Amino acid sequence: MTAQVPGTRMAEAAQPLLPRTVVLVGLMGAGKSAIGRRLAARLHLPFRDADTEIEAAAGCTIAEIFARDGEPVFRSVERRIITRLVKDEPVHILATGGGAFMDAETRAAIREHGLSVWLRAELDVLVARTARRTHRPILNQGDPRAILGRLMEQRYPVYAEADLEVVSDERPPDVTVELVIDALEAHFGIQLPHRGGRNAKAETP
Ligand SMILES: Nc1ncnc2c1ncn2[C@@H]1O[C@H](COP(=O)(O)OP(=O)(O)OP(=O)(O)O)[C@@H](O)[C@H]1O
Ligand SMILES: O=C(O)C1=C[C@@H](O)[C@@H](O)[C@H](O)C1
Ligand SMILES: [Mg+2]
Repeated sequence: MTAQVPGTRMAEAAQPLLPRTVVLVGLMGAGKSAIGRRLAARLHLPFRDADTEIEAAAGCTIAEIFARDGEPVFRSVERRIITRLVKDEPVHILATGGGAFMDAETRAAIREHGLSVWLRAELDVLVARTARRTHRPILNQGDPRAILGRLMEQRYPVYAEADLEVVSDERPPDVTVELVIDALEAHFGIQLPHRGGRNAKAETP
């Protein structure tokens, strides 16, 4: 076992940068993965993506799980994995899949152990962002705009239960990251040291 120098690593471990894991929720294309990855880098925190973890655990893609086992099996794997991830140490940034927060049990686990942030985007933004790739099985079942519009109606009232809400619009990803950091600082009443942002100067010795 490595010896601990008193007052250094132990003290850091006792005081995480954020009190809780930040869990990004929202529709496909909202930017949970893209913004989550950047946010984690800015805050020097680990980044986890539930969709990626599900694929690693299953040894195949989400599209393959949908095609082979069906959506209910996917949802139960998703529930198990997110319930575990949100409790994982250290505190981290966790991007969920678009449907995850719709599951009552998953939502309860996120509420108990994490801090949820809804990335809210308008239909045009979601359509434009999801059009670039075809790996989302739900959007391959028909007209993506009509599907996303229907999902907005079903899901937005539930996403609205998230602890925080941040708009994700046409502005560059770094702007959205900055908005999330603002929302976290206001919520926790803390100032976060982050590279490239307003507090960057405070980080330089
Ligand atoms: N301002 C922006 N904010 C977020 N993403 C942006 C922005 N501009 C362009 N993009 C692109 O839009 C896409 C957003 O998709 P992303 O995979 O992050 O969404 P998601 O919410 O994780 O969706 P899913 O639920 O399918 O996992 C990415 O390809 C990202 O690079
Ligand atoms: O919104 C959804 O239901 C989904 C979103 C993706 O992140 C994946 O989790 C999957 O394609 C289902
Ligand atoms: Mg994603």
